[in-house]
Amino acid sequence: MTYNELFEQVKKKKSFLCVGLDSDIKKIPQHLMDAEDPVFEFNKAIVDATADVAIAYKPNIAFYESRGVEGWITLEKTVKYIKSTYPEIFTIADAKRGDIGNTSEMYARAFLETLEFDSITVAPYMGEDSVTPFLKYEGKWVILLALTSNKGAFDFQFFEENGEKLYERVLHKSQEWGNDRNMMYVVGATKAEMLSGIRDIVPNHFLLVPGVGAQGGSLEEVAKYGMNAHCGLIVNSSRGIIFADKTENFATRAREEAVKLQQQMAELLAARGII
Ligand SMILES: O=c1ccn([C@@H]2O[C@H](COP(=O)(O)O)[C@@H](O)[C@H]2O)c(=O)[nH]1
Repeated sequence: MTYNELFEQVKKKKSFLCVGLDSDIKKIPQHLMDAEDPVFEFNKAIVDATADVAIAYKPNIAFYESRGVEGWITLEKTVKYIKSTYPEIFTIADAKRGDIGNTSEMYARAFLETLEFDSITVAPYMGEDSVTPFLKYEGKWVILLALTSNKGAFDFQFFEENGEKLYERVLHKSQEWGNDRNMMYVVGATKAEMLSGIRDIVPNHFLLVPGVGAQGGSLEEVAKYGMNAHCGLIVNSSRGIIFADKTENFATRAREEAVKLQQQMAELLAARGII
């Protein structure tokens, strides 16, 4: 998917919402548990209920690979369903991979070729040769971890040398490998106030912003500090949407939560003159 296709979707749906498919089998509504593949039925219902207000879906791979072969089958069916039913929607494999070059090549093949995701989250810690194999796929995206939403982000990411923090170094250095047409960055909504400094370094890149919803990040603050003229944001909420209700009403309630966020997003996009 291209940058322009992504931006067109933002304008058409008046949304920059990503729904996170962190589909923990232990939290799936009981009535689905008799199905052959309960997690797939759950994902399908969530996707059908939210596809008109979401521009992206982000299955977090941990919730699938933890279930072994069955989980991988669910994951494959889910991404195939999204791509065949809603081909305009951006898919993110939240896998946080990265290894020595030949191993990264295999991770890239697994998620971008075999599973046909549009993008994958990648950890930058092992440097250039661990990241560039993911950039060899035309039309696909690397989403590099920059400043994460969790408390542990303070352990390393704020380490400073010569006036540059580690996450700033990631932003600067990685621009030698990719550009705003094939690379995005993860920045946690819980650290929204850092977004204006981040925009000074990467004014045009899309940012994937998790941490709104269950982690308490503020959508208004994310937009205030992080939105650019092309929106430049993909804001994720997982548990706050998909587990809003664990009864037979789960898809309707998921939709309500997604629409709430989309309506706030539409106001923020309008205030910025983007729509
Ligand atoms: O810094 C990061 C990077 C990734 N994530 C992932 O996003 C979702 C957030 O889920 P919620 O339920 O909306 O909190 C989840 O898959 C994380 O692994 C993140 O939260 N922060």
